[in-house]
Amino acid sequence: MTLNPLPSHQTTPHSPPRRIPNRRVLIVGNYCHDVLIQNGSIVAETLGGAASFISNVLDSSSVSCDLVSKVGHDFRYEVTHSPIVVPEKETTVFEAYFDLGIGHADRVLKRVSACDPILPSDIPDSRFDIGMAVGVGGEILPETLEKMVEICDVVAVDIQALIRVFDPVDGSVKLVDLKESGFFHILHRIGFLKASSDEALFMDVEQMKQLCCVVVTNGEKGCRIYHKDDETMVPPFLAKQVDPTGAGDSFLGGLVVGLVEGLAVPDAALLGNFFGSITVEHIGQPKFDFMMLQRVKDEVQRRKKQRNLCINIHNNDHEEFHTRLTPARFSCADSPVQTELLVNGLSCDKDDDRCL
Ligand SMILES: Nc1ncnc2c1ncn2[C@@H]1O[C@H](COP(=O)(O)OP(=O)(O)OP(=O)(O)O)[C@@H](O)[C@H]1O
Ligand SMILES: O[C@H]1[C@H](O)[C@@H](O)[C@H](O)[C@@H](O)[C@H]1O
Repeated sequence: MTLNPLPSHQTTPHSPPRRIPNRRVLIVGNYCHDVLIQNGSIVAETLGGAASFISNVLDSSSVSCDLVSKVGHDFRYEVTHSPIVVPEKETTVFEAYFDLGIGHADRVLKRVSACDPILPSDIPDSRFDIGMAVGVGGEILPETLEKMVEICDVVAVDIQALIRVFDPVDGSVKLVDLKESGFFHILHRIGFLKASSDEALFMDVEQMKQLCCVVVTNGEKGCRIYHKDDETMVPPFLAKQVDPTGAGDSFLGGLVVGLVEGLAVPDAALLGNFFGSITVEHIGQPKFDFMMLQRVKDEVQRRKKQRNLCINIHNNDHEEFHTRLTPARFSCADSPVQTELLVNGLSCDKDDDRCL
């Protein structure tokens, strides 16, 4: 197990990568049913779970991955990576309320049903280049994460998998401090810890950045990377937000695509921002435009070549990559047409069959 946050060919978030062969990714986290509610009515029902958004990004980017997820007998979506079906249980369900307006949260989440946890024995014994611990409903146990750090060269963790607790009466999601999560003793063995800016309040970034590479996402403002004494702001892409659900998941998917491709961490995080920004423009899983994906692949290859040859590249210079990716961002043909704008940033495309 490597203690370095980065694959062994990279030594700091800013150092140039060497060419590496195809990498294999392991995604661990349950699929769920998402129910979006506004003004007391169900606006949309969609496939959810960080694992679903992440595998969508990886599959679209031709990055091979294995996925371990549990669902119940009632799971109702067709997915590329088959989950383990637990016949006596129901699928995890989250209700997202967009109008409760508590604090500055964009939505209030309730876990109203929970499928089984993922056990170490559910995870294959083979080795993986990158593991992703991306639970949503408390399905990742400390022993599950321990197995992941044993079998993966690098593990990227979404903090939501570790710090969520659920009200026993109505399932409301609350967060606990990372130190009290029961996972703290394993965290010196992970490579990346991703948190939204709200979740980052539940950890000591100064302490965590000494243990691993910490990435804090901040919606339309992009993200920040903290590692040892380095701190980098990674700029966002413009987006017309329809539904924020899954932005953080797609971000993590894009980050891992970048790492697998051998990009430096700030460039990989820029890919994360790219996929996050597309996701907020859709209800549920975004369908990525083929031409857009091809342009992204071309720009990634160009960036790698440039880095390998050290042409026009300074340590912190991901602006050029941002500039070149921006036109790809807007070649996306299937951006939803805004036909009905609802309050608090949730809007629905009438042609989208996921909208009710
Ligand atoms: N309105 C937006 N405009 C542009 N980019 C966005 C917007 N919202 C999110 N993003 C992109 O997606 C990334 C992740 O978003 P965010 O910080 O909201 O994560 P999150 O709160 O974990 O998301 P969620 O829990 O909804 O999946 C951001 O860092 C940014 O790059
Ligand atoms: O589908 C969503 C998504 O995966 C979010 O990241 C998570 O916060 C929610 O719990 C889940 O319902």
